[in-house]
Amino acid sequence: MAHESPAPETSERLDAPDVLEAVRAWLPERRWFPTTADATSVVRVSRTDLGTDEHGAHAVVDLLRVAGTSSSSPLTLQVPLVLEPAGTPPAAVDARGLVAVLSDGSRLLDGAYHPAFVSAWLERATWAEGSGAAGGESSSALSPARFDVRGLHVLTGEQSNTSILLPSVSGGSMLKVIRALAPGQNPDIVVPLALTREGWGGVPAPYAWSETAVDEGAVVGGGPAAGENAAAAPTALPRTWTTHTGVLAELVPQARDGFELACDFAREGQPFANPARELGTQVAQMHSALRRAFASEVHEADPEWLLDAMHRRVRSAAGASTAVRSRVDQIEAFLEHMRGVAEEAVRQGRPLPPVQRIHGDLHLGQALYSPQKGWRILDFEGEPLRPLAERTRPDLGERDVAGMLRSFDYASAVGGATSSEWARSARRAFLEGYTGYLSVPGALGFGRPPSLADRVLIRDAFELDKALYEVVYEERNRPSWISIPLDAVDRVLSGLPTPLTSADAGRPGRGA
Ligand SMILES: Nc1ncnc2c1ncn2[C@@H]1O[C@H](COP(=O)(O)OP(=O)(O)O)[C@@H](O)[C@H]1O
Ligand SMILES: O=P(O)(O)O[C@H]1O[C@H](CO)[C@@H](O[C@H]2O[C@H](CO)[C@@H](O)[C@H](O)[C@H]2O)[C@H](O)[C@H]1O
Repeated sequence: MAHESPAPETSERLDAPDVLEAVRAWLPERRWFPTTADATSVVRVSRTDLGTDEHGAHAVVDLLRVAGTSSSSPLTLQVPLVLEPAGTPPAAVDARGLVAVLSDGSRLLDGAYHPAFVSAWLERATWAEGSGAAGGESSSALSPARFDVRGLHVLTGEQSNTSILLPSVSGGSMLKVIRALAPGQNPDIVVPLALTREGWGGVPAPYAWSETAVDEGAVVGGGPAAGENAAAAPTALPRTWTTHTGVLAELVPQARDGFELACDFAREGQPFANPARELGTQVAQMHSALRRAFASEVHEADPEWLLDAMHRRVRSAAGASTAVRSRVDQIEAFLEHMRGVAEEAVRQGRPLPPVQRIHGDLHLGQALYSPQKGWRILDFEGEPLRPLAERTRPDLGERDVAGMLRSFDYASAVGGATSSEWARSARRAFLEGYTGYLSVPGALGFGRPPSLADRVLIRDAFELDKALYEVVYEERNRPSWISIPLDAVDRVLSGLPTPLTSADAGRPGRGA
């Protein structure tokens, strides 16, 4: 699709105040619109003009500054838009992509649904070098000359960004339009790229990506309905900053979301042990590849640092949730017990495993299962409720392991498993797959491994940490699910076992 220089009439039309008004009215219903944002205060920070296509559809990318509610600072959202002027042939765009029909009959569309935006994005993107990353495709398959955006389809579901399926681009690919932008490199692009370059095929290979520079000094203006201070840059932002705005990655064929798959198994009373074991191996390989790809981040774990960070997270969860607040003394006591055990283990020459780059928000919904390719891991952006700086900090791989274990619990509850054995066998198999791979000589090079009892305690602590995060997440997003993580918090606090292997059942001081 050829892109021509911007047409003055449509540029002017896109500048009219009713366009921003229409976007303001449409935004709050988007799944990706942050719950912490205030939709009444939206202004435009910048606009990139992508030109018109051969049908006269004019694509732009707006960055909008949305004020946060009292506690959060303003956010920057990426909103690609396409204007189809009245009288031009409308593209065959999914009805979900319509923002508004404007007073003069022109149609304003979400660019993610429109070939004019998607083609322009593909033409302007930075493409990965070579073709090895593309799972054996020839380099010509990656060539921008081969774009064919027919069949583009925006995925539905619980997403913080917008994912667009492009069945005919590069042999099948997925374009992710990042919605909430933050300064710096996006780990969801940088990490899969590094892993792919490292030769690990467990992530969809990134084919291309886009970046933008934001000049806070050149805010275009907010229009009459904008809040007074909405355009002001959050104090934490530099005057100019760059960030990733999108990524095109290999399509995982016939992918099934891991959480939906596990829920189906639970619903049908089918054991999930085999897929869980394969997933455990995949996660262990991911940790091993992350270590190699981010070798400079590997260093000895400091139990003090770990425990202090956990205490901080407990305080923050208690501040946000009354359910956590009412349990805070027990939680602190549990962590203090763990501090004693960790210090003793270090004294006896059994250090914690080193910290390294990890996934950071691993759960079944971040894993895709393909009958042809097995498990693929997605979404390296870390936990969305955490401050950015915390999300990519080196950490123990156990955080990811605990995240996945928590997910089996969720799948059991949501899928309606009739016996607790369903989750137990999935957990056991996952851990067998994980530790089985790590016992391969040189797989992770942990040095002297922590004892089984230490490992179980570390795991319980990370499960508790994740479950507390989940309590806050569910309170904010799905209050009717809150009992799922809350039961796990109480289980860990009561010292009830979550047996992992038969050997674990006899671990000291934590019941049989
Ligand atoms: N490469 C891919 N191949 C197939 N499906 C994918 C691919 N990447 C993402 N998806 C689908 O898109 C969904 C959202 O992707 P994700 O990266 O988790 O987005 P978000 O950041 O919006 O949460 C996934 O659950 C999966 O169903
Ligand atoms: O996928 P995101 O990065 O947006 O992660 C957030 O949302 C997840 C839910 O969509 C949430 O995951 C929790 O619910 C899952 C089931 O929907 C379950 O499998 C996970 O174990 C559980 O943590 C995740 O915590 C949150 O960060």
